[in-house]
Amino acid sequence: MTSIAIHPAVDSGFRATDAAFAGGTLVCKCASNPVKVRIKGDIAHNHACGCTKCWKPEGAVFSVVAVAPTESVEVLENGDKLAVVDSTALIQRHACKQCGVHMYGPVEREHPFQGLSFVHPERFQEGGWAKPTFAAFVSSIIESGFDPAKMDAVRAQLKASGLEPYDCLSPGLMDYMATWTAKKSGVLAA
Ligand SMILES: N[C@@H](CCC(=O)N[C@@H](CS)C(=O)NCC(=O)O)C(=O)O
Ligand SMILES: [Zn+2]
Ligand SMILES: [Zn+2]
Repeated sequence: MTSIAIHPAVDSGFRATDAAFAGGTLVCKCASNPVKVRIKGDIAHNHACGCTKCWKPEGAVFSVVAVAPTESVEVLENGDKLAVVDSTALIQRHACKQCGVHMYGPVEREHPFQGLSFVHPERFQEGGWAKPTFAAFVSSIIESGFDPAKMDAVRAQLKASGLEPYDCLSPGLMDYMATWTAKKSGVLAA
C-alpha cells in the first residue's frame, strides 16, 4: 500500500520530545530576512489538523498545529512581512506575505480559546517540542481535494502513527468548549 503524505513530522516518526522544552523561535521559510517569532514557554495540544485553513508544508495533507498563550508570543524580526490571512476568521492567522508560512494565529474574540495563539511547531528552530497527539478535522481534507475513497486508509495510517482521528477536535477539547458555552449560558454553574 502506498503511504499517504500526512506531514513530515508525522511520517518521519517522532523525535524524542524534551519535557524541559520551554519555547523557542519560530522562523518562516524565507531564505533572506525571515520572520522570527519568539514563543516564551511551552506549547500545548499539539495535533495534526486536516482543515483547509491551517498552513501545511508542501505536499502534506495535514498541518501540525499547537497553541501557546498569546501573551507569550513576540514578533522578533521582519514583522512588516506579516499579514492576516482572513480577518473574519476566529483564528487571526498571521502569514509571511513572501513565503506563505503562518507564523501565529491569535484568538482575540470571546471564545473558549480566547487568549491562545495557534502556531506550527515544525517552524521552531529548536527541537524538543511535544509531539502531536491526535488528528483533528480529518474529513476536512476532502475539501482540499483529497480522494474520499482513501479516507479509510488515511484514518488507518493516522492510527498507526499514534494519532487518533477525529472529524472535529479531540473529545477533551470538545468537552472543554461545550463546558465554557454551558457556563456562559448559565445551564451549568460558573
Ligand atoms: N471544514 C472546514 C473546517 C474549518 C475549521 O473549522 N477549522 C478549525 C480548526 S483550525 C477551526 O477552529 N477554525 C477556526 C478558524 O479557522 O478561524 C475547513 O476545512 O475549512
Ligand atoms: Zn517568509
Ligand atoms: Zn485547522
